Amino acid sequence: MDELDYISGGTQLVYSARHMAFEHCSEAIVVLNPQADRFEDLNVAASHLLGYTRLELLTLPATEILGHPLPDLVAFTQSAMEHGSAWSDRFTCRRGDGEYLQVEVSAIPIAFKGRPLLVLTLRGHRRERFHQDNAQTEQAMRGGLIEWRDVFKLFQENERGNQLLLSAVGDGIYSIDSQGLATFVNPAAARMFGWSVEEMLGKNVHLMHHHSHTDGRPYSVEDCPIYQAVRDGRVHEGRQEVFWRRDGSAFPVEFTSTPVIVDDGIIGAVVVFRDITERRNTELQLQKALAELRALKERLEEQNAYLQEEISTEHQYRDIVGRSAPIMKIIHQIDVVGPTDANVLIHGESGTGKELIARAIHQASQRRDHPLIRVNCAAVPAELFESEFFGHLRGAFTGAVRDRIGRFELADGGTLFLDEIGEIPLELQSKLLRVLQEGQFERVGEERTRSVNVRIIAATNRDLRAEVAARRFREDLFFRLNVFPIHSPSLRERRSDIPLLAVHFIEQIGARLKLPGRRLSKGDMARLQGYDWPGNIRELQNVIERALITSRGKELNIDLPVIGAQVHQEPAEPRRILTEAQLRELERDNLRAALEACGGKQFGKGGAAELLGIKPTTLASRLKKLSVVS
Ligand SMILES: Nc1ncnc2c1ncn2[C@@H]1O[C@H](COP(=O)(O)OP(=O)(O)OP(=O)(O)O)[C@@H](O)[C@H]1O
Repeated sequence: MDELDYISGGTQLVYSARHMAFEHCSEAIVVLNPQADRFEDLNVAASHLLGYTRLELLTLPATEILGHPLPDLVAFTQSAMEHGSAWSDRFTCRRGDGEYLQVEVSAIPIAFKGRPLLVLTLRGHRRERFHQDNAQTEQAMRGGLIEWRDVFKLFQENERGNQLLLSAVGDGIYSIDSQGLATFVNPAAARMFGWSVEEMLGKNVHLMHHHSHTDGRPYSVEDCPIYQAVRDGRVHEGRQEVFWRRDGSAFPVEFTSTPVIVDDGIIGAVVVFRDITERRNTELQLQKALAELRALKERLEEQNAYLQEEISTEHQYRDIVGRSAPIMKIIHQIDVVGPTDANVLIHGESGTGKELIARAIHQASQRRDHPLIRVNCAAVPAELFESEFFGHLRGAFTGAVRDRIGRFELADGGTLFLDEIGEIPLELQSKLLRVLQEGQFERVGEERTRSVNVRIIAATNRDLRAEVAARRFREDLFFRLNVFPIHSPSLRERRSDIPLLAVHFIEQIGARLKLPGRRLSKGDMARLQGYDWPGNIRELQNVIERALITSRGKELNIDLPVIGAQVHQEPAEPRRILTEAQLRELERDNLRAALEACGGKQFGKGGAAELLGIKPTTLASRLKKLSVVS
């Protein structure tokens, strides 16, 4: 590097004095050529401050010593050139011993031989102070930084949380500014509308999704409660409204529009809404289920009332008692037909147990958990038949004060027992036929056709074939009912069951009357067996009940006042006075009849002595006395 011209030459002294002043000035001064990035001169103080020899300082790049990147130095230099001076305390010099030194620099530009130079006055901070300052600054910075970082993190987390929350919730959420333009739309909202978030932002969303009422009438923004929140600053709700999708379809919603108020000013509103289609559907299903439940309840109440009526009238369920061939046949028939759904027609005299058979069939069927409903057709007035069978609507006829379920509906899923079917009027027979064929009917006074699934068991004591022949009973109906005929035998046809039945009723009725342990004499039992029983089993029940009530002691006193006449096969005339001869003849006849009834057997079980209620020896002596040939 060249020595400065002014160090040599004619004005040496002056320059020398100046030079000395420069050289030994307590301030550290360097002359910087910024373009060359070199110091052109420097004094002793500068050399001390920077910790380099003079030669080192004149050789090294200035930026390296001043510790500043070139652009910063250029900026500083330019500022000094432009403004005539510059000052900075941000220079950190790397001293020759490797230490760093913070330096305060003042710069004055000079032009020397056409070259722009800068005279820099350097003031170094004491090292300790520098370190101290540095440490303080760092501490402050670090503290601030940590605090700032915490706040930032918190903010970030919050924000992320909010974003996540708003994005993830199933509810639609959007916000509008005071102009009614969308400023935020969450993905759920956009998805529900069929628009993208970007398409909605900045738009008047009312026009996009709330433009029409449920019935299609236009919905003006002025009437919109969502936008109202922006105008009046109050929360608005919608419960019965629909939002429209991009594709023109609508869905029912519930929404809340909450104004956003900042510094007493309304800056917009946040809208939260929910698609309630599913809830509506559930509500509808619930309503339907409730209606069904109500109908079921109605039916159950009717059934219950019916069953209460049944219980109070007669029924306890009993097994069929008997071992006779006809009874064994019936039990077999029940086993066969019970599990099928076939209609059954039971024929037999009154009181022979037709209903008992019907109940046993129902019990043997798959329908046993559903009701068996009985209609005694003989007890229904002709004009009420249809209503009894099919039900009616309130006001369908005089006296129909409320809706009523018919017996067919009551028996749905179960069995309908039509007792005394021969009594059904002809007009109704065709309607009955239709239910049997199609399972369909209408309530009286109602258009609606109803369906049922009912099995029919009918019973009659009439000769239905004769009724068909006499055109009082429809033949097609007869065939429908007579799918599986069962004959219920009279008691006369199964006398051998009488002892079993008698014992059964003594126990059963005795238990009811609280008269346990009663029994029949062998003679009485034989007389019961010999009796003709026009009233069949029901009559036997009555006789036993009467005996239980009137008897004193354990032995029952059977009262069959007409029994003799029955056995004699001729009517007795109680008031008639008989001669001795007539009396003997009567006794003779009685003995003969008893012998006949017992097939000639005189003694032992089922013998005439037992039947007559006398000892075998008494019978033997009477036969002898009256010359009856056995
Ligand atoms: N085999 C039997 N075992 C036990 N009890 C019987 C038997 N048969 C009938 N009964 C009883 O006799 C009574 C009359 O029977 P049920 O009412 O079934 O006769 P029914 O033929 O239906 O009479 P109706 O034609 O008069 O209605 C009932 O109390 C019934 O329980």
